[in-house]
Amino acid sequence: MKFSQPILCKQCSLANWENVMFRRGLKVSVVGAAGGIGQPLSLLLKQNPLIKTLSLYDITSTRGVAADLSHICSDCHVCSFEGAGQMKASLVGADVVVVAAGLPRKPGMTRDQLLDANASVAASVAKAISDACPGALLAFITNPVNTIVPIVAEILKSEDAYDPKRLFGVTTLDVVRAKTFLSDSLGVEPQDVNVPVIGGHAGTTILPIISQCNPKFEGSDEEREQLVHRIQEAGTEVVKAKAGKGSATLSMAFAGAHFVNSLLRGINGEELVIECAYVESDVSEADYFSTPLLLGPKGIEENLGLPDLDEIEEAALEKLIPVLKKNIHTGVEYAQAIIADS
Ligand SMILES: NC(=O)C1=CN([C@@H]2O[C@H](COP(=O)(O)OP(=O)(O)OC[C@H]3O[C@@H](n4cnc5c(N)ncnc54)[C@H](O)[C@@H]3O)[C@@H](O)[C@H]2O)C=CC1
Ligand SMILES: O=C([O-])CC(=O)C(=O)O
Repeated sequence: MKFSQPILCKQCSLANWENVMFRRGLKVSVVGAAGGIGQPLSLLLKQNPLIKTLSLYDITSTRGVAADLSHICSDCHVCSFEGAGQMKASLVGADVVVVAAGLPRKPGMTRDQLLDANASVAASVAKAISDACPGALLAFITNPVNTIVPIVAEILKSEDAYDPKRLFGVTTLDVVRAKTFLSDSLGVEPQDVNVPVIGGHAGTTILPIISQCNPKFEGSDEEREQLVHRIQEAGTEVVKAKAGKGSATLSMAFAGAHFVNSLLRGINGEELVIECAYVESDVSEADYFSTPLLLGPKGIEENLGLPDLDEIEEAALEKLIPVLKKNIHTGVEYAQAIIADS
C-alpha cells in the first residue's frame, strides 16, 4: 500500500471537525502537542481510558505526531490540527484543554525571562478558547505560570468567558518532585507519600509543606531545608543537566497527564479528587495561589485552603507573598496592554 500522507480518521479533516464534538466520551485538546512536553503528554493521554477524543494542535508538525499516536491500539481517537488557522477548530467541544505551548528556559535564564515570548502565545490560546470552548477546564503548563495564569484570566474576562473555577496553572510537577525526593529520604514508595505544595511555580514561591507530610518527616532542620531547596530548584537542575536542550519534559508530561486525569475524574463526578494547582484564590494576600483543591464536574468544587503551617513555613509564606503579588501584577498589566492593542 502507498500513502501520500499520514492516515488519520476522516473525522479529523477540517471540513468534518464538527463531528468530533458529538463523539461520546470526553475530549481533551493539547495545545503545543508537537513540543518536548506535548508529545510525551499526548502519548500518556492516548492511553487514558477516560479520553475518547484527543485533539492535538501545534503551529507546526502536529500531523506526524498524530499519525504516530493514532496507530496505538487504545480506544481513543486522535485528531490533528496544525497552523494558526486551525487552533479554534482543535478546541471545539473540548472538556479539558491542556496548554504546553511556548518557549522553555535555557541555562542561566529565569522563568520570568520567558514572559515576553510566552505571554502572547498564552493570550492567543485564551482568545481561541473563549470562542471555541468557553466551558472547558483549562490547564496551563506554559511558563512563567505565576504570571501566565493571571494573563489568561484577564483575556478571558475581556471576552466574557472567565470562570475562576475552570482555570488552573499546573503545579503538579512540584508535588511529583516533592513526593519523589521525600520518598528517598523517608525510605517509602513515592506513591505512599502525601505532601501539599503551595504558593506558585518558581523558586521560593514553591512552598512544600513538609510539616504536613504523611508519613511524617523526621529529619533534621538542615535536611529539611536542603529538601525544600531541592524541590524549589528542581526545574533549574533539569535545565542545567539538559545543557541548552530545554527543560523538564518527561517528568512534566507525567505530571500533566496525572493532573488532566484528575480533572477528568472530577468531571465524571468521582468523589474526593484533590490536587494542588495555581488558581484565583482568597486564601492569602496574593490573588492567585496554589493550594489543595477538591475537583468536581465544573472544575474547583472547593478550595481546601492553606494547610496547617509551622513557624518555618509561616515565615517562608510571608516572604513569598510579595514575590507572587509582583508576578501577578505584571501579568494583569501585560494582559491589559495586549487587550488595549487588540
Ligand atoms: N508548569 C510546569 O511545571 C512546567 C512548565 N514548562 C513550560 O512548558 C512550556 C513548553 O515546554 P516544552 O514543551 O519543553 O517546549 P518546546 O519548545 O519543546 O515545545 C513548545 C511547543 O509549543 C509550540 N508553540 C509555540 N507557539 C505556539 C502557539 N501559539 N500555539 C500552539 N503551539 C505553539 C511549539 O511549536 C512547540 O512545539 C515552556 O514554557 C516551559 O517553560 C516546562 C516544564 C514544567
Ligand atoms: O524549570 C523550568 O523552566 C521548567 C519548569 O517549570 C520546571 O521544570 O519546573
